[in-house]
Order: sequence, then structure tokens, then C-alpha cells
Amino acid sequence: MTGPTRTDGPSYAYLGPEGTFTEAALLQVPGADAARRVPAATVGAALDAVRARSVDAAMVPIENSVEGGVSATLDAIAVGEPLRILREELVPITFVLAARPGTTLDGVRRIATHGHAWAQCRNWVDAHVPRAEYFPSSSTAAAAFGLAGDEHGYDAAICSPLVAERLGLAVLAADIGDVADAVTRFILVGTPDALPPRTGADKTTLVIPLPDDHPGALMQILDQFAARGVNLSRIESRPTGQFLGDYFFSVDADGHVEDARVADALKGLHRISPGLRFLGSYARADRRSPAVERHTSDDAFEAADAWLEGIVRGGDGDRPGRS
Ligand SMILES: O=C(O)C(=O)C[C@]1(C(=O)O)C=C[C@@H](O)C=C1
Repeated sequence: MTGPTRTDGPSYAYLGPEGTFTEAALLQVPGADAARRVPAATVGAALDAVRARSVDAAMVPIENSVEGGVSATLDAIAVGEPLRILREELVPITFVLAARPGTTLDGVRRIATHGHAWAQCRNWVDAHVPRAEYFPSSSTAAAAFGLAGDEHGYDAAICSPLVAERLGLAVLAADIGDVADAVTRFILVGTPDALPPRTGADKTTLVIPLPDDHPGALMQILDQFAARGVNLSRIESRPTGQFLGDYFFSVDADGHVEDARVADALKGLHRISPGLRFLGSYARADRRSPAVERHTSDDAFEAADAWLEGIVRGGDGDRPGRS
């Protein structure tokens, strides 16, 4: 990615080139169609542009309903200069097999695409082009663009119908994803000075290093959420890369850090795992509010704090003591 210059209005990096599903996610952000958009070759490069403050935020994929977590993103946001997730976007995923006009399905020997896209079309490929080999590409759109050049080394690309159309490629087969209704979740990542407001239907993303290797370490972590009635919508373990068996957990929890139950769980987690990294609280794309039990509501936490304060001040907790 070349060093972009700042202009007025927000600017966004994204996993490019133009025509990726990531760009489609970015275009769902209000105002992004008119903003400066900077395609990056990799997720790491998009996030580095945020860290270098050459863009305001970057859109990157984090999770797919079929293939699971996007390791490149989970790992890149877990280390280095801290970042903040500002919002999430969901994009329905539909793949086509595209090639230069004149190519037939029988003539396809090598198919280029992003690893996550390949994983989502594996059964279709096995059934319809069993001899075809996988040719890795940095994105579905980069694979499609490659077909337009002379040096591509492959005969077809798995990409979005839109990019195939834009580049004038022939669609050899449409809707080739193994699971209908596949969805990828994307995150808009900015710098730590921003904390999106609480909406009542929020998500909090955390990176939790496993404190030390002892029986029940994971249980201790999960207990912090369970005891405060905080539901987890995603938990994945990722190797830290330091040594074999050293892992961190990447977690999405229902709620905002300004919800008392979430704040209390975070304090508990920090005592257990001081290397805990807060990656942001932001509105859920589906706007679904969690069911909060009475004893984990903000009111219940506030009443408990007041009760304890009363005791410390010398009352019995029910009656105010000396102040
Ligand atoms: O290659 C693209 O078009 C992307 O935006 C990347 C990506 C991913 O990383 O999962 C996004 C959505 C699809 O699930 C496949 C690929």
C-alpha cells in the first residue's frame, strides 16, 4: 500500500483490491461511498495504515459462518499497537466460478481465490471440477483481476458475481458456495481514542492470554462471564507464536463495557489475566439485545455498591451510616 495523504473527511483502508467482499462491507458504512477508500494488499497492511494514522479506520474480515474465524485478522489485532473495533458489518456471501471468455469447465485445471473462499466452495469443486488445483490468492477480487493480466498461472477464479461482471469475465458456474446463506462478518477498526456509545444491543471483543498453564485456567476465565450473566457469542483459541502450547483466547461477549455486568467481568478477568486486551464495545449488526437477568442488571449492581458503601461507612447496609 502506498503512503496515502490525509484529506478532509474520513478515510478508510480495506482488504482490496476493489471488488472484494471487504469493500462491499465498507460500502455499507454510512458515508463510505463518498469517503477516501484505500485498498490494501493484506489485512496486516490495512491495520498498519490505521496504526500509522494514514487512514482513520480499516475494514477487515473477522469471521465467516461456514469457515469460522479469519486468523490473519484475529492475530493482527491481538498484538502490536492497540486498536479499537468501531462497528461490525454482515455481508451475505455468494460465489461464482469466473474465467476468461472462451474457457470451458473441462478446461479448468487451476482455480485461484482467497483461502476462506476456497474452503467455502470445496465440495462444489470436488463434485464439478475434481481435477482442479487450488491457487492461493490474497483476495477473491485479486484472483479475478489476475485473470485479466497475462501472467496469471491459473484458469479460473472464485469471486463475487459483481467483480466478475465488472471485469467482463465469463461465469462458468454461479452460486457455488457449499452452504446457502453463508455470511461473513467484518469489523471496522480504528484507534483506541474512540469508544462507540452504548446502544443496548452491543458486543465487546477481548483478547485474553491464558494466564498460566494450570488445571481449570480456562474455566476460571469463563466463570468471570458466567457469574455476571454475560453471554459469549464467539470464543476461539489462537497460538501466541511464542512456544508450543502458548495460547490466547479471542472472545466476543454480549454487552458494552459501560454495562455494569460487562465492566465487572472485565475487572475480574484483569485480575486473572493482566495481559487482557480490550478491543472495543460496538453495536451489534443484527441489533439483537441480550436478555439480562434482574440480578445482573445495572440497577442490581448499583444497589449492591450502595449497600456495601453503607456498611463501610458504618451502617448495616440497609440504613445509611455515618458519612
Ligand atoms: O477475498 C475477499 O473478497 C474478502 O473480502 C476476504 C474474505 C475472507 O477473508 O473471508 C471475505 C469474505 C469471504 O468469506 C471470502 C473471503
